This record gives sequence, C-alpha cells and structure tokens, in this order.
Amino acid sequence: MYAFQTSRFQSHEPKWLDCQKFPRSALSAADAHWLLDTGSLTAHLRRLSHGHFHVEVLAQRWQIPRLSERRLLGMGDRHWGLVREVRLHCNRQPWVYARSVLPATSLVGRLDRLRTLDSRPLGHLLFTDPHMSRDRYEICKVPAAALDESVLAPYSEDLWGRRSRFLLSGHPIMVSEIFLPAFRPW
Ligand SMILES: C=C(O[C@@H]1C=C(C(=O)O)C=C[C@H]1O)C(=O)O
Repeated sequence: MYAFQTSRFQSHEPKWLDCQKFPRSALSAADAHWLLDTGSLTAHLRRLSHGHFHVEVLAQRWQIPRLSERRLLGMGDRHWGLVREVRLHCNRQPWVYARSVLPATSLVGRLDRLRTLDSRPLGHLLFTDPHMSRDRYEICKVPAAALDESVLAPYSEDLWGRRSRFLLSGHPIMVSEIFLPAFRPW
C-alpha cells in the first residue's frame, strides 16, 4: 500500500480503458484529436506557450508501482520502479499532471540518465530515441477528487487522463498524464 500513500492520486486509481473500447459517445472528435495524439506533448506545449514552458517536479521516488502499472510494464509484484510525478506549466499555469513509472530494469545504457532528469522534460529524451515505440493509449475521466490538493486546487469537473507504454530499445516505461483545468488543446 506504500505506493498509494506516496502518490498524488488519493486511494483509488483511475479506471483506465483501451482507447478503442472507450464509448465514442463519451469522447468527441475534437477531444480525441488532442487526447489521442501520439506526438510529444512537451513539443506541443512549448509551441502553444511560445516557450513559456517548464516542468515542476512534485516527487521522484523509488517504490513498488501500482498493480495495473506493474501489469502494463510486465513487472513482478516486488519489482521497484522510479515513479516521477510532475506538473507541466505553460505561461506559469499548471496544464498537465504527469506520473511516469520507470522500472529499475529499464534504466540501463542511455536510459540511465532518466534517474537524474530533474526539471528537464522526459519527453525530449523519449522522442529523440531512434528506437522508441509507443503502445496504444488507455484513457479515463478522472474525478477531480482523485487528485490531492498539491496537484489541483478544488475543482469539480472530471478531467481527461491518458497513459501509454513506451518501449525504448525494448525497455518499457509508462507515462500517464492528467489534463488540468487550465489546459488548452491545440
Ligand atoms: C512523454 C512526454 O513527456 C512529458 C514530460 C514528462 C516529464 O518531464 O516527467 C512527463 C510526461 C509528459 O507529459 C511528452 O513530452 O510527450
């Protein structure tokens, strides 16, 4: 249960669903356009904010990831990963909360530098990797109450979330993103 206590999510985890199984009536074409975009979110946000973009690191801890994350990443129940929680800011407003899980066994070779990213965006390293592939998204609507106040001031409506597995020279990592109220799609 330790992993739950250290996350910015409260006790329950979002109900992720394969984007192809998500009810089309609940996902407009306009939302699908940006939510299912497979390019670098960092690159989009940099353009949208004309460079007024920065990464706020909320936490970066070694812990046993959530069950669904371990399953997505093929991790055993006792395998540790580096869990990185950040907020991406555009024009000094928090637009995205992101949680990435980097299995210890993936942090080898070029990926070893993921251990010390600090406020450099993860996306730059992922999208400059010539051997990167990305799986299909899982998406969800996250009740605002699922995020604690360190991420989101009290907000009533649900928020869009997405997550996907990256393979970098065959090494898996997972990135999940929750789009906060200030977010403006491109
Ligand atoms: C995967 C990307 O990296 C972004 C940057 C992150 C970080 O610095 O921790 C986390 C998730 C993403 O929003 C991307 O730019 O698409």
